[in-house]
This record gives sequence, structure tokens and C-alpha cells, in this order.
Amino acid sequence: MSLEPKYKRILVKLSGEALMGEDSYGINRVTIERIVNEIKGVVDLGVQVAIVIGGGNIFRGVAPAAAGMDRATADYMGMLATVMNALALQDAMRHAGVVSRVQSALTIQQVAEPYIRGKAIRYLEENKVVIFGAGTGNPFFTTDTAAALRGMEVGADIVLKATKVDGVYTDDPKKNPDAVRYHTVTFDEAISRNLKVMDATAFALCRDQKMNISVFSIFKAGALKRVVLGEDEGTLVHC
Ligand SMILES: Nc1ncnc2c1ncn2[C@@H]1O[C@H](COP(=O)(O)OP(=O)(O)OP(=O)(O)O)[C@@H](O)[C@H]1O
Ligand SMILES: O=c1ccn([C@@H]2O[C@H](COP(=O)(O)O)[C@@H](O)[C@H]2O)c(=O)[nH]1
Repeated sequence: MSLEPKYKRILVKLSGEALMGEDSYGINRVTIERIVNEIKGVVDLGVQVAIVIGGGNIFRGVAPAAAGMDRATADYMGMLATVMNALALQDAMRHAGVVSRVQSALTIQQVAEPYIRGKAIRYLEENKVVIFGAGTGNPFFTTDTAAALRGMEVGADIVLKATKVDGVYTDDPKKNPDAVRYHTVTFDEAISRNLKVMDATAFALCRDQKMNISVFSIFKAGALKRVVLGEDEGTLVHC
């Protein structure tokens, strides 16, 4: 049976916190290998994959030290945390036989090449996975916004938010057990109801550029592939 992907090029926003697995901080080896395996599953379908990686697994761990710091300085620390995750992800991909390139929005040339849009697109055309580190490169933003931005810049068909929950709920499901999952939700409703699964800047940017977002759990085996194949999985946020 041939599996025809619904999307040819995707931008995956991968939660930094998801890399912790059950740990309270950092990167859990088994978890990152499992996530890479999920990504390999869609690369093997011929889908072009770009990834924006978050930093919550490292940055929230140092948050007490950052408390009281100048906001911009703390944000630069957060962006550097995402570069560490990008390198770890690339290393895990290499072990799994997936060819990838890391591009950083902050210049850190001994460690990663700078973000160059044309080069990123070329890598995607060559079926190399492109991992974007350092978010947007600007403080006061998040990697959710970076995902929306990079998704549009590289001409992705959709932004996929791979996170710790299996979709968008009426309220945070980790805090409110009565929260109900949406099958689909519009950007306007997500913004007006202040649904915090993704930041409002990212939602607004995607709404304005008509870029749909699919929110799903990266811990659910096969969920990424099901989304890519257009099957019923997670929540679709749309115009
Ligand atoms: N309405 C909602 N529906 C679903 N999840 C929600 C909602 N409101 C808040 N959340 C929370 O949002 C989290 C996902 O967003 P968050 O930005 O914290 O993580 P992330 O971006 O995946 O991680 P990181 O910052 O490490 O990259 C979920 O784990 C969930 O607990
Ligand atoms: O464009 C960006 C992206 C991120 N930051 C800072 O990094 C941390 C970690 O990113 P998450 O999106 O929370 O995973 C974030 O809290 C910001 O402090 C940034 O400044 N600009």
C-alpha cells in the first residue's frame, strides 16, 4: 500500500520540554531517540521537514538563576538553550541515519551555520532535515513565533506543533481535568479565548498568512505520521 502524504513540506515546532521525557530537566536519551524515530518516519515518506526547537527543558531549569535578570539577557540565554537542543537533536538524527543541518538565528559560527533562508530551502529540496536554533534571534519572542515565521519563510504547507498534550483544549488540560479537546478551532477563537497552547503572536501571524497549525502529542506513537497523512489526529487550528 502506498502512503501519499497530504503535506510535502512541513515545519515542526518541537517542544523543548518534550525532550525531558519523565526527567525534570535536560535531555532524556531514550525520549530524544523515540522522537527522532517519529521524525524519521515522515522523512522516509519523502516529506521535507524543517524543525524549530524550543528550550523549556533547559531554560526553565535555570529560571531561578534568571529571576530578577534583565529580560533581554534572560531571553538570549533561552535562545542559546534552543541551540543546545538543536545540536542534541542533530546528533540523535545522525545516529538514526537522518541527514540534518542546524541553522542558528544568532551568529555562533563555530557551532552552527547562520540562518540563511535560501540555503535552508536548498537543504529541504535535498531532503535534509533543517533544524532552526535560537528562535527568531530576538528577545521578547518565543519559539512558537519562530515556528510561524520560519514556516512561512521556507514555504511550508503547515506548521505542526509537536507538544506534550494531544491537541488544543478549552482550558489547560494539565490544570483543568474538565477541559475538552477541540477537533478544529479557528485562529479567532483561539486568540479570543486566550488558549495558551501557543502564543498569541504565533496564532496571529499564522492567521494573517493563512498558515494552518496542527497541534498533537509527540509522545503518541505514530501521531506525527498520521497528521502528515491527513488522518484524524490532534487539533487543526485554521482561518
Ligand atoms: N488550551 C490549551 N490547550 C492545550 N494545551 C494548553 C492549553 N493551555 C495551556 N496549555 C499548555 O500548553 C503546553 C504547550 O505549550 P508550551 O508553550 O508550554 O510548551 P512547548 O512550546 O510545547 O514547550 P517548550 O517551551 O519547551 O518548547 C501544554 O503542555 C499545555 O499544558
Ligand atoms: O525568538 C525567541 C525564541 C525564544 N526566546 C527565549 O528562549 C526561551 C525558550 O524558548 P521557548 O519558546 O519558551 O521554548 C523563551 O522563553 C525566551 O526566553 C526568545 O527570546 N526569542
